[in-house]
Formats: sequence, C-alpha cells, structure tokens
Amino acid sequence: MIEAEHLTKYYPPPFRGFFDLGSLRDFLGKPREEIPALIDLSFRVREGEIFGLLGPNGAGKTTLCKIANGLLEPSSGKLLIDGHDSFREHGKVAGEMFTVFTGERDMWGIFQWRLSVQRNLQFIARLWKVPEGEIGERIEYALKLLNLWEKRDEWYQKLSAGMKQKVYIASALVVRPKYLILDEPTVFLDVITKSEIHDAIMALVRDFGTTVILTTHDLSEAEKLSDRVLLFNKRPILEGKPEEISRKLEVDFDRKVLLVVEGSAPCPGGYLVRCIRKGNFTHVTAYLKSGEVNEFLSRFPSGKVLSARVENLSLEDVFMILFGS
Ligand SMILES: Nc1ncnc2c1ncn2[C@@H]1O[C@H](COP(=O)(O)OP(=O)(O)OP(=O)(O)O)[C@@H](O)[C@H]1O
Repeated sequence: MIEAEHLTKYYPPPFRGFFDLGSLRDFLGKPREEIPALIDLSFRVREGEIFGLLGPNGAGKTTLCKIANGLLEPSSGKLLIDGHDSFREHGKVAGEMFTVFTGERDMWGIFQWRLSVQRNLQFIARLWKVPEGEIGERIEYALKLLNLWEKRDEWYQKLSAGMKQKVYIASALVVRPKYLILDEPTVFLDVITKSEIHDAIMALVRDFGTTVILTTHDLSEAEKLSDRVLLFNKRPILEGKPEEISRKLEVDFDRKVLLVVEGSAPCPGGYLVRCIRKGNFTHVTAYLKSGEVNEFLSRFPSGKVLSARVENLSLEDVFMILFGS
C-alpha cells in the first residue's frame, strides 16, 4: 500500500549568486518566500489499483514522484510505501518500484544510446533482479505488446521519440514491479502510441497485480485508466471515482478563443472573457460554447484582429473557469 500523510514540500527560492539582489537579501536578512509544490496532500493507494493524480502544470506531480523515489525529502508529512518512509527508508522499497519519469522529459536517462533495445532491456532486467531464465521471455512479451518487436535489434538512439517512450514502458513490463509510478507517461505522444501505452499499463495491472500511481494533466487519460482519482493543485481538491471527478469538473464551455487585437479593444459583455492591454495590442482570452464563437468574433472590427486561435479546453482552462486560478 502507498499512503501519503499530510505530504508537504516547499522548495527554497533559487540562489543565483551573491550579485543577485534577491539571493543577497536571503543571505543577509529576511529570506524570500519558499516555493510551494505540495501542501498537505493525503491519500491512500490500495493494492492492485491505478490511482490517478490529476493536476495542471505546476501542480506538484513530478515533485510527488521524486519524493516516492527518495530523490527529495518532504518538508513535512511523509509518503509510506509498504509502511516504509519513501525518503528515509528508500533502500527497503527501491527493488519493488519502477518509475517512468516522462513528465520531466528525462525519459532517456536510464538507456544506453548505442545499445539495442533488447540489450537495454536486459540491462534493466538485471538491475531489478529479474530471474535470468525469465528475461528473454519477458522482453519478447513486452516488445510484442507494444509493437516494438521488429525494433529489438535497433540501436536505442535510432528510435523515434514515441518509440523511446514505449521502450521506457516496456522496461516496466519486463520488471513487473509491485509498484509502478508513472509521471505523465503519454505526454507528447500521438493517439495511437498513447493507446498502446494505455493497453500496456492495464495489462501490467491485470496480469501481474501491479499497483500504479499515474500522474497526468489529461482528464480523459485519468478517466480511462484510473480506479480512483485525486484532483489536486498543490493542495488536494477532489478525490473519487473518475466519473465523479469528471461530473464535478463539467463546465458550460467547450472552446477557448485567443485573440490579439490592435489598439485598445473593449471587452465584450456577456461572456467569460479577459482582456489585457500589452503595449499597442489587446490580448483577449474567452471561454465560450462552440456555437458562440462566430458571434463573439464579430464583436471585434475584423481589420483590427491580428491573430485568432480557437482551442479545445485543457484541464488548465477548466481550473481557470472553476477556481479562477
Ligand atoms: N527544483 C525546484 N526548485 C524550485 N522550485 C521548483 C523546483 N521543482 C519544481 N518547482 C516548483 O514546484 C511546483 C511544482 O512543480 P512540479 O514540477 O512538481 O509540478 P508538475 O505538476 O510536475 O508540473 P508539470 O505538469 O508542468 O510538469 C512548481 O511551482 C515548480 O515551479
């Protein structure tokens, strides 16, 4: 079981040297405020479940994964893995855990660029003490499941970014850890690769009873994979089954419109809209229903609109609408 108890992490303000006024002030007098990353986060992950930690950019997802891996010490509170403190007693659980750190774009850190995919996976299998007689069969299973079998003799360096990310997930399938921590495992990937990785994660849980912590800022990914979800933004916001979270996050809007308008444009009334003047331009952000977009655009003189972009809502936008942050 994995349990977070009032987990809190503040980073010190960055030290840029004594010639930086802020850093000098920290040294001489009243220090600047520390940077909050996690505040009083408590949750419990049961054996064999996928627990989704859903949060926008900067919510603290990677910080939590680093604490789980003993790479960071919490400022207060603790994270317990099988009853062991993840930072102080990391050695007792390290062999039971595997982490995929894609959220930090450090996805290539553990692989040798000029070794084949297969040799890399053999190396990782031995590091995690997979029985020698099982290594070949596990690698074949993992690579076939992820459509990478044809690439087994390719240098790791020659794979596309998406394939490299799949090799990272394949490592987890080879190790078959008791606990798998996935830090945004499908960020930057196309839908097909995403779905292959989703299938692999579900296979690990179904066939080998792995317990998974999945961090993501993708609501639909959390919904598809997780048994339970904790929505957080440094602090906990909501915890529940994915469908309960989605229901609570439902907003009346489905489009975000971004405009740059020449000069000073008055903000049209009757919409959830923000207009910010920057130099000779006004930057307009509006949240709308899809049927309202044309009407909204017609409120601005077309000659004055320098650029217009219409996007689907991201989790960050939903946060903005619901919580105004
Ligand atoms: N080494 C660091 N020093 C100072 N502040 C940091 C450090 N690492 C992270 N932070 C800050 O802590 C907060 C949480 O960052 P973290 O990277 O854990 O969030 P995240 O949810 O993984 O974000 P993203 O989705 O953008 O990867 C952010 O405000 C970030 O700026």
